[in-house]
Amino acid sequence: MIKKFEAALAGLLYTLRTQVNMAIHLGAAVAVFLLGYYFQLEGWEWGVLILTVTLVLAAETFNTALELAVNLSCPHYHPLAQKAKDVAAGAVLVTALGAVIAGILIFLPKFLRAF
Ligand SMILES: Nc1ncnc2c1ncn2[C@@H]1O[C@H](COP(=O)(O)OP(=O)(O)OP(=O)(O)O)[C@@H](O)[C@H]1O
Repeated sequence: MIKKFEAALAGLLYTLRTQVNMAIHLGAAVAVFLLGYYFQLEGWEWGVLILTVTLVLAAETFNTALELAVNLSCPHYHPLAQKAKDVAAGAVLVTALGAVIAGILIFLPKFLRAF
C-alpha cells in the first residue's frame, strides 16, 4: 500500500519537475488561494475553487502520462500520435477554461465592490 502511494507521489513529482505548464497551473492556484484569503471567501466558494484547481492539476497529470505512453508506443512522427497528444492537451484546456470562468464568477463581483 505504502509502495503504491510512493509510486503515485513519484509520478506527481515527475510531472512537477518536467512540465512547465504544471508549474504555471500551480502558480495560478497559489495566487487564486491568496486572493481567496484576502477576500475571505465563503465555504462554497472555496469548495468550487479547490475543485476546479484539482481538476486542472489532475488533467495536466493525465496529459503527462498520455504523452509518455504515446512517446513509448510511437517515438516517430505519426498523425495518430499527434491527434492523441492534441486531444489530451484539449482536455487540459477545457479544465483551465472552466477554472478561469469559475474564478471570474467568484472574484469579479468582489473586485467591483472593493475598487
Ligand atoms: N509522435 C508524434 N507524431 C506526431 N506529432 C507529434 C508527435 N509527438 C508530438 N507531436 C505534436 O507535437 C506537439 C507537442 O508534443 P510534445 O510531446 O512536445 O507535447 P507537449 O505538450 O509540448 O509536452 P511537453 O510539455 O512534455 O514538451 C503535440 O501536441 C503534437 O501535436
